[in-house]
Amino acid sequence: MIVHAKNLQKCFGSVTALAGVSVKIPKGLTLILGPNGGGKSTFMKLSLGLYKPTQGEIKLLGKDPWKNADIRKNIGVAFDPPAIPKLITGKEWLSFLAETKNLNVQKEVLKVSKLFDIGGFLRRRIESYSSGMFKRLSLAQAFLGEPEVIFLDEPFANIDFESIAKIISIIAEKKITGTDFVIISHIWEPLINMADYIVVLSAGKVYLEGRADKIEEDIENLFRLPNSLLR
Ligand SMILES: Nc1ncnc2c1ncn2[C@@H]1O[C@H](COP(=O)(O)OP(=O)(O)OP(=O)(O)O)[C@@H](O)[C@H]1O
Repeated sequence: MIVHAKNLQKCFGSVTALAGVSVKIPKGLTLILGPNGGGKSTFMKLSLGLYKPTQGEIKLLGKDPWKNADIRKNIGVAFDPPAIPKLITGKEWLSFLAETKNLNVQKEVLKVSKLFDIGGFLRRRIESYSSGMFKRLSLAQAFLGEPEVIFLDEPFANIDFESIAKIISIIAEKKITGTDFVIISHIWEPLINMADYIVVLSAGKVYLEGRADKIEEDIENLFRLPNSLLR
């Protein structure tokens, strides 16, 4: 089990972001879908131990992530919007993260920069990056050190079609070699065939969840763009 939440609640002042979520995210690739403000990013941050639940329980790889920050060493994360300082270079940022994870810095930074084809601008200050370059750097950080589980929040935001195809193939390749993924994405179609499990969060509750092969049709009915918008 990657994440196990029991009656998970999270409030920010008077705003209830999660209103009692119970869900078991199995190994494999899980998609988290749902409307804006549904609680997806909050759920991801609770899973990673970056927020403390207001009530209820959450476990990441069997441990309370709030009390066991160490488990994050085995986890890769890309936030959306990317949470990255802008006045340093991409190389400095990736090297810093690799150091905090006790990795072989040079080797691992080179590996992810090749994987995401970002070597050409890694020595530039991040503030000079286009939004697509910035996003690719943030995705690269999640793959540093080949973590056991990778969480991606909106991996295709600000990404052109060619790079979307490349990112999908990277995810597919890593999935085959045993990496587990938890992916939040409004652009879900390209990932649906790779998904093992799907959770739909809406208004802070689980609206629908299940094995992808069982609920794929429901997902298509829920989220496919209406024909009137495509004309
Ligand atoms: N740090 C915060 N402080 C206050 N309110 C927050 C905070 N983070 C999230 N919220 C609120 O919690 C609710 C859920 O937000 P969240 O970002 O988890 O939704 P989401 O499903 O990821 O949305 P989107 O698809 O728009 O990214 C929203 O009403 C949001 O305004």
